[in-house]
This record gives sequence, structure tokens and C-alpha cells, in this order.
Amino acid sequence: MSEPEPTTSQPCSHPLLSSLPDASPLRSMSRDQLQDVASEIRDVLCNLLATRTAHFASNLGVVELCIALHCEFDFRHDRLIWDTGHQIYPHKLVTGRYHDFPSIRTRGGLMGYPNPVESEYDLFMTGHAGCSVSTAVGLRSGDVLSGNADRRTVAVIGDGAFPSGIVFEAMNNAGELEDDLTIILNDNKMSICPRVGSVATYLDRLRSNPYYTGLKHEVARLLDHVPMFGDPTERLLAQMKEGVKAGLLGGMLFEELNIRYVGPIDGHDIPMMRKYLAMVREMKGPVLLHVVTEKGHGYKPAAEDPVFFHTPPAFKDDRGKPVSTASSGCPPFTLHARDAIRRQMADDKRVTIITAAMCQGNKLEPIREQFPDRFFDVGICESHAVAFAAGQCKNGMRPIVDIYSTFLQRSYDQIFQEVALQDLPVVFMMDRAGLTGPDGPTHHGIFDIGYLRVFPNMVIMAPGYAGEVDLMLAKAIEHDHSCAIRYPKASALELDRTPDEIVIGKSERIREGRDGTIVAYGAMLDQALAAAELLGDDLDVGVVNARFVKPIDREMIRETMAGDKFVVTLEEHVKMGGFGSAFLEAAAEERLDTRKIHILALRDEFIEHGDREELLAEHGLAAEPIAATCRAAANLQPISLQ
Ligand SMILES: Cc1ncc(C[n+]2csc(CCOP(=O)(O)OP(=O)(O)O)c2C)c(N)n1
Ligand SMILES: CC(=O)[C@@H](O)[C@H](O)COP(=O)(O)O
Ligand SMILES: [Mg+2]
Repeated sequence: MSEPEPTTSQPCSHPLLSSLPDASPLRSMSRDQLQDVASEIRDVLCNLLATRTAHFASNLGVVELCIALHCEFDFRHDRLIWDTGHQIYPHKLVTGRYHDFPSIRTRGGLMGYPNPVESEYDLFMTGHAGCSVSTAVGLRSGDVLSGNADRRTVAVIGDGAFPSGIVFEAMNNAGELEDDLTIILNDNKMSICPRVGSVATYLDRLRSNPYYTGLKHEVARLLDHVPMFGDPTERLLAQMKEGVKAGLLGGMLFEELNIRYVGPIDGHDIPMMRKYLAMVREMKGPVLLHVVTEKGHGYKPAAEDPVFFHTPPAFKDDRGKPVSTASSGCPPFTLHARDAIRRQMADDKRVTIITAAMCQGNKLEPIREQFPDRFFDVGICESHAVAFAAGQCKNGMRPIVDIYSTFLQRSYDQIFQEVALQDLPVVFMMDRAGLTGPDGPTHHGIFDIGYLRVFPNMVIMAPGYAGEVDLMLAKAIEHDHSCAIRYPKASALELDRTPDEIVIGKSERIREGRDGTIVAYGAMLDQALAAAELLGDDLDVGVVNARFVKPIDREMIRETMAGDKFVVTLEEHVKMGGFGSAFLEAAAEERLDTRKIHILALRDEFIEHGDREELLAEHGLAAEPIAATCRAAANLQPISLQ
């Protein structure tokens, strides 16, 4: 295939794709036409995605797999789950969304993940890794029970997501139920970073078997002569199982779990994949088809550097000219967090760092190089990460668990039982705590205050500006109970001041004000200061950097609410269970006039994808609407509780 070089985001000619009302015409296309469809998909992906941040390499890698699947199944009737969902772009392009595709990951446009609102081809809105096999086992069970057993069910899962504990829970169940089910393991040797762990090593061994390395054409030839339905397929499998016994084939791990293993096969060979898919489609019971693909296939730079090209920033402009990928402006909180972690690890040999496959996103690569013995990438296994940290902590280490706020939800029970209940001083660095922009509802980290605040002894803090990150982490490491530090995917405000000493449960006053106070939690400090400036001479508003939601600073609450003053609280979190809620609870307990409190937080709804600033503004969390809230609050007559 000739490699599409990103040149322009102007509409190119894609005669086949643009004429697809849905995926059904693919089934009657010739081999050459299907190959042309693959080229058109790559052309769209390379041209459009080069100009915006999007999942690039994963999508290039599944083009042929996607086409072959839609040729052999009808997923308006049959069931298809793409694990995680970040590799769903080719699927969107062949299921009637070609014309809307340029809107992908923009406000009001197509989502970068499956979305049932967009298409009957998408069943679940997902973005978190690992659940596809469970969902597929359930879908199949539902079909069997409801008399729809003629429908086929397919889960496609990547090798990065595959070692998630829940996948093994699902296989355990599937092997016992024995319902018909196709699990496609898309093995590209990569998670976001190179995959890790002993399952990865096992997959490497499977890839080295002779059927893949030497005999795949022989198998293809054999398949050419085998009718695809009924007993002959079973006979072929029996032959292959003989191969297993002879040491030619692998997959015994799955076979022992009562899941038939077939493969590995070349995931870029459409005709070969169609044959295998037609075969496994007719097999009884659960089957795992091992497909080998190349992440970034068809665009050399992406295939050579799939880590950078997992979600690269825009690297070409509208006319196809290379643009700089270096970020401008103040460094993000993530970088300050990384530097703070590095300092703690250098100073204290008890400190370890644990990531669940997000080394790249958390910018931890230099730490991985510098402290290989105290750096742990456990794979996409967040619940294990937390319980593992608890174990290390019990034995005297000071683990830092660095997990995105939304993915930490996966470990809720381990936070409860293994950490909080034991009162172990595990430190949680909750990156992406806030609106994550184009990733959308599955990735916004907007529930963590609520889900952590309920645990006794837990300390929860958030830096308002860059200079605090290091100090907060140092305080957390020194503290004897579990601490969580939350910060968003955003540039960290740089303030020209020496931060007050960090005292657990104490806030920091940044600006005095006569008429009222804005109390900002975390990165909202930026907006609070901007709003106070906007109010200028109209209203003299103070600004407090709350720092802690638990324990909350009651002295600050009493002070800010003294006299006639109003308080506006700000947070990048849902209102329920958030900072404003905690403020209100404490104020009520202090018998203060809670009518003077105005909580600005995210509305009680799942928030779609879009630009972070745009979304914040829509939720009243930009300087203008905050200032407007202050003006309204100032006009209210304070009513005494007495
Ligand atoms: C629970 C959870 N943890 C982490 C992530 C972040 N994440 C998204 S894709 C990905 C790598 C997935 O690798 P794989 O399944 O092999 O897919 P590939 O990109 O290689 O096609 C990771 C770690 C996530 N989406 N969900
Ligand atoms: C699919 C997925 O979950 C990740 O790839 C995520 O999109 C990464 O987000 P960041 O770009 O914020 O690291
Ligand atoms: Mg992979």
C-alpha cells in the first residue's frame, strides 16, 4: 500500500467511503475494492487527524480488521464491542459517519469513542479499557435468554487492555457458560507505552509459533479448500489442535479455560482475516482469535514511534505543512507533579511510583529511566495498582499511585479496603482531575472529591498554582494517613508569591476583599483571580486558595462568612459531594447563614467532549460568569439566622 502522507485537511476524493450509507455494501465488494476502502480510510485518518489531537496510531492499526469484521458480520443485528473504544474511527467511517467525520472530537461533533446516540452500530458509550469481554459475555447471555441466539457477538480487545483483571473474570465466566462468542485479541505489542507483564511475554511466545512465522500461507491455502460451515471447520480445528499437541500451536492458557484459541493471524490481510472470521463465526462456544497488527500501520512515522503517535498533538496544519508539536505557555500541572515526584524519590528511598499504563500521559519516562527499581508500571490494572501500593506501604515503603482521576474509579474498593480501612499512608496523585476536553464523558475526572471524601482519615488537597505542587507532595509523603492530590489537564498558574507553608486543613488567602470572597478549590484559583480583577472597583472581592477539601478549613469558613459578606465557591467537579458541598456542610455545622454561600460547580449531567475552556464557561466557571455571580450575590440582603 502506498503510504498516505498527511497533506491537507480539505475533503479528498473518497468515492467508496463517501457512498457507504452503512457497512452492508462492504460485503459484496471485491478484494481490490476492499483494499481501496482501506486506503481511503487511511487517507482520511492521516489527513484529518494530523491537524488535531486524536487517537492516531491505534486507528491506523485496525483498518483491515474493521473492514473484515464488517464483511463477515452485520453489526446492525450482530453485536460488536470495541474495547476501550479509542480505535473506533475506521468503524465510524464505514458505518455511515464519513460525512460527519471532520467534526470528530470537537464540541457538538462526533465523539472519539463509541456513542449509541450516533449510530445503531455502537452499543455502549465507553472509553475505559477492559470491559469488552464482560459486556460481550452478557450480551450473548441476554440473546440466548431472549430468543435471539441467531445473533453473533464479537469483542475486540487490544493486548494492552487484555491483562486487566476483569478480562480474566469474563473468560472465567465465558468458559463455564459455553455460549458462542468471538473474542478478537488485537495484538500490536503496544499499550500506550510498550506493553508490560507476563501476559505480554506469553503473547510474544504465541506470536513466535510456526503457524504465524512460517506456515500462515499454508494455513490460508488449507482454508481455501475447507467449506466454512459445519463439520469441516471443526475438522480443521481438530487438525490445528493436533498441531497444539505437537507443540506447533500455542494458546493452551485459553484452551485450558475452555476457550478455543485460533491464531495468530495477520491482521492486515483482509482476505485471510475474512476466512478466519467466517470460520470462528460458526464455531460453538467461546473462541479467541489472535490477530497480529502493527500500531500506526500505513504511516511510517506512527509505526516507528507509536508512543508519540498514540494521541499526538496536531503535527500538520490545514495545508499539510509540519507544525511544531512543542507546547507553549505555562507548563501543565502534570509536569510539575512529575518533577515533584522525582524530587521525593531522590530524597527518600522509601518512595515508589506506581502507574497503571499511563507512564507517557503522566510524563513519567525520566523517572522510569532514573529509578527503574522503584518505578512500577502494572499495566491497565488500576485496582491491582492500589492494592499493590497498600502492600508496599504496609512494609514500610511510601508509594505514590499516579492515576488519572477517572481511571482511579476502577479501584474504588481497594481504596476503601486495602488503603483507607487500614489507614495506610498511600499517596494518590490524581491527574486529569477536571474536564479533560475532547475525550469527553468517559474521561472527565469530576467525581473524585465525592468518592474520596467519604473515607475517614483521607486527606484531599488540590494545588491552585504551580509553586504549591512540590510542597503538597512533600506534605503528603510526610503525613501518616492517605492523601490525595488532584489537578487537571491544564497549564499551572504561575503566581509571583512564596506559597504559605502547607498545613493540613489550612487554606491560603491570596487577595483581601471587603464585600465578599471567592473560595477556589485547586486550579479554579486562576478563574477566581481573573473574576476578582474583572469586578474591579464595583465590588471588592477577596480570593482564597482553599487547598484542602478534607479536612476543610473551618476557621477560613467562619472568617469569610463573617458580617454581611457573601462567599462564592468554585470547583472543577460536580456539585454533589464536591468542595462547595463540604463548605456548606461545615458552615451549617458552624451555625452560619448558609444562604450567603453560592456554589459554582459542574452541573449534574454527563458532560460531552469539547474544549476545556469552552466547557468551563458553559458551566459558569469562567471569569465572566463568576463575576456575574458575585454581583448577584452582593445585591442579596443578608438574612440573620436568629
Ligand atoms: C481503565 C483505563 N485505564 C487506562 C486507560 C488509558 N488507555 C487508553 S488506550 C490505552 C492502551 C490500550 O492498549 P491496547 O488495548 O493494546 O490498544 P492499542 O492502542 O494498542 O490498540 C490506555 C492505557 C483507559 N482508557 N482505561
Ligand atoms: C484512550 C485513552 O484513554 C487515552 O488514550 C486518553 O485519551 C489519553 O488521554 P491524555 O491524552 O489526556 O493522556
Ligand atoms: Mg495494543
